[in-house]
Amino acid sequence: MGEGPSYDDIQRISAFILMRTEHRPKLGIVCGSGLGGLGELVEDANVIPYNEIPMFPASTVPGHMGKLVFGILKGKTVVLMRGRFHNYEGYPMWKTTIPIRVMKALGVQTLFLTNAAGGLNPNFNVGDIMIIRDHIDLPGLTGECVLRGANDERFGPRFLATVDTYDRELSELAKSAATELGLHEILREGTYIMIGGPTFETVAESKLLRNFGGDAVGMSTVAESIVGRHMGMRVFGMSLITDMCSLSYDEKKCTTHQDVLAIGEKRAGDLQKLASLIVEKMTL
Ligand SMILES: O=P(O)(O)O[C@H]1O[C@H](CO)[C@@H](O)[C@H]1O
Ligand SMILES: Nc1nc2[nH]cnc2c(=O)[nH]1
Repeated sequence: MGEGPSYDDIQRISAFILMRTEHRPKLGIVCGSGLGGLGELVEDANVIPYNEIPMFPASTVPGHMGKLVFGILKGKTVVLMRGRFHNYEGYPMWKTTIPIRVMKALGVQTLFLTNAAGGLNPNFNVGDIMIIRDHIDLPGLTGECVLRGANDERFGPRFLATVDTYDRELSELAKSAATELGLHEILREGTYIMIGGPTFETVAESKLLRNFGGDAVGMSTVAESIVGRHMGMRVFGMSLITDMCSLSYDEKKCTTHQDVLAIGEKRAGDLQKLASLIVEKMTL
């Protein structure tokens, strides 16, 4: 393979998976760092570990189990990724999104992305949930867009419009679900900015990212959204704010991945309730 998975490879991976499960999902969910607990709510589950799937990368990050879970969530047939791939793990950007391409080949039309992210907007608090209204593809802006390389029109167009990346209708639905659960006070909406990682930001970098217009920062999601839209999927995304980025040298804090996972665990209940209700309300 050159830059980008070949169309035939994706069909082959999909055919392998279709032999391992009778579920035919229309909704794909990606669980962020420490947010995989949603997988426990999936009924009639068929679990396929990534290491059994041909050509699939391996999950190397704690908090990402490395399993595809097929089954029923709130009456909807879903495929859920317990563990995503990141560029900083050493995978080229295109490789991190192989599962999204495979989901489309399986019949998935709606993509529900979650992540753990650092808060850049000073009005945010740890534990808030941010609906992703828009993103900034920092790797893309500097030449590492996930769609770089030969384009196969069977996936999607060479030049992709991205002004409508995040589905407005699904965002509104998420807001009404949050209100119904009494979570509206911790619900935010904003711009997610992707950095390459694995370093967390310096104070100067956080200031820069904030000045760029970012409300939250993380090391994932954007490539998945772009690839989803490239193939015509509806995309919805939400971030759990697991820590606040330091915007001044007086409040310099050292974020660790353990902090990120700990907040994920602490907020898992609300996040799962919200995600479940959104799924229940979705028309697929
Ligand atoms: O984006 P997810 O996968 O939720 O993970 C986030 O948490 C990790 C850092 O703690 C980074 O991988 C960052 O992107
Ligand atoms: N500051 C910061 N916090 C995070 N929490 C999860 N991911 C990130 C990140 O990339 N940066």
